[in-house]
Amino acid sequence: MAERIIELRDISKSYGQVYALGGVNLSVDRGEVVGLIGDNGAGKSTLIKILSGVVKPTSGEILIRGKAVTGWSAARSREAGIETVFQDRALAVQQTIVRNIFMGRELTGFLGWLKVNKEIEEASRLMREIGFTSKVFTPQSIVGQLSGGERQGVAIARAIYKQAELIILDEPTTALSLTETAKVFHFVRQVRASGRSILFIGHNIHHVFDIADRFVMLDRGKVALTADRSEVKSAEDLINFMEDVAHPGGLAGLHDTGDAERAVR
Ligand SMILES: Nc1ncnc2c1ncn2[C@@H]1O[C@H](COP(=O)(O)OP(=O)(O)OP(=O)(O)O)[C@@H](O)[C@H]1O
Repeated sequence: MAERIIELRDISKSYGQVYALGGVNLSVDRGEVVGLIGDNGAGKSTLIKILSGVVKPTSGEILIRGKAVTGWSAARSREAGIETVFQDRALAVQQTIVRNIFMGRELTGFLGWLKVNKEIEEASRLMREIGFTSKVFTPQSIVGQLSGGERQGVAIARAIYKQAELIILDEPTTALSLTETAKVFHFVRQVRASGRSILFIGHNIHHVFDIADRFVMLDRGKVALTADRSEVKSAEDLINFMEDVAHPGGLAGLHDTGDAERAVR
């Protein structure tokens, strides 16, 4: 059985009167791509913030590799090998790929000299590891010249350099073309093949369906569905389920009870 990298048990988070999450259970195993889906306001961002330790849950338990953790924080999350690649990717576009990968954690030697060649070598290795092979770009290329998908690759390579075991990708394919999305999927598959795990958050259910091994759907702060890839036939199944959860009974149901009439008033 695959090692359980992280497990959230009965996690709740409230902001004053607002319940962002209520009793969420979520786990990610080694080498697994978990797709996290849900409508606006479902609680996805709150869950990411809890996983990355920047927001503390109001209640619930966090287990890392089977052991309950106390004093969960951003530092603990990093120690546990959890890295988040945010939607804006937080890359310095006027800098080179290598500078972006090592930013804040430069390889230095005696008297603090930067080990430039060593960094270039290591950046090449990381890029190869995630399948970022290019005849055009080298570690010394400027990030601003890269496409959207390739920039995701740089952010993923940086996460791996930081020893990530679980990489959280927050909307990695939003606003990307089909070709660029395919590049991101290629990186994700390489990361999975290396035995690391991915939590893939996406608004586009088709994208999540294509890449995830398991799906977790949030609805108004609760897990509405958790299903293996083999249990879901198509992205449409997921979309239909999501619509049913949001509007139980659909419009037909509303008509039956006369609610539709009241709703339009
Ligand atoms: N800092 C905060 N203070 C008060 N309420 C918050 C805060 N952060 C989130 N919420 C509320 O918690 C609920 C869940 O929000 P969250 O941002 O986690 O959802 P989401 O699924 O990420 O949505 P989106 O896809 O729109 O980003 C929402 O009702 C939101 O208004």
